[in-house]
Amino acid sequence: MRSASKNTLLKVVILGDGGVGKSCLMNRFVSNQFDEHSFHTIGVEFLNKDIEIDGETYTLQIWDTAGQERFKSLRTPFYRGSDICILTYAIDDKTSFNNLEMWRTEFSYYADVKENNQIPFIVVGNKSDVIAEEREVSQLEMETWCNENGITSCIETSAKNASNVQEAFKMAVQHWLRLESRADKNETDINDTVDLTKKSGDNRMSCCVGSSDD
Ligand SMILES: Nc1nc2c(ncn2[C@@H]2O[C@H](COP(=O)(O)OP(=O)(O)OP(=O)(O)O)[C@@H](O)[C@H]2O)c(=O)[nH]1
Repeated sequence: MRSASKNTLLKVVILGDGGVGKSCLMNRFVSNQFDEHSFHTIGVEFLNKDIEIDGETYTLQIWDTAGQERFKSLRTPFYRGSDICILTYAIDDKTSFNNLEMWRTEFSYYADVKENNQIPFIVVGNKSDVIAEEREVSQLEMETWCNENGITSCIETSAKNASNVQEAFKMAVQHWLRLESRADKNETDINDTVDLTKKSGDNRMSCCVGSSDD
């Protein structure tokens, strides 16, 4: 277990179909810039950015991955050791939404995650600035998918107009903190469990097991 001390370094991976706006989200968050003509990412790129939550500073090491299928072998080696996975789609692209399951499966496999609830997944529906006629995924559909898939954090963002971008990364860290404190509690519970099968050599337990072996 890692304690959330000052300057905790968290590895954050952003996944999703090509063109949903992963690079733009990272650049909006890190540099507050937006590129209307952003190029496809080849492999992976990463940037660091500090974020402060409840008086603690967290350094996010954000890995922006290439969403195109042909770059799969270049991006998957970087999933291992991730603390947070951001599953991204574009609200004007239903296919990218339908592919969230594929992205989660790919991440879990290559990051070697045993159970999906071990790692904080958050879902981000980007391009919330598009006009209503272009929207292909409703907020309700996003929330329903998350409920059905045990994901408790989701948010719509716009890298273009900077809507909810800071909030999305903050939400991701808060989700990580919740899982960490749950892991912490489980660890304490395990350590507090009295092992009634223990016999000799453990003075504390001798009164409970009734007789000693000697
Ligand atoms: N309207 C709108 N366009 C966006 C937004 N975010 C990104 N875009 C545009 O979408 C296109 C793709 O953005 P990228 O950030 O390169 O997408 P990506 O997911 O990193 O793509 P890959 O690198 O191929 O995986 C670019 O033309 C961006 O300008 C947004 O919030 N709103």
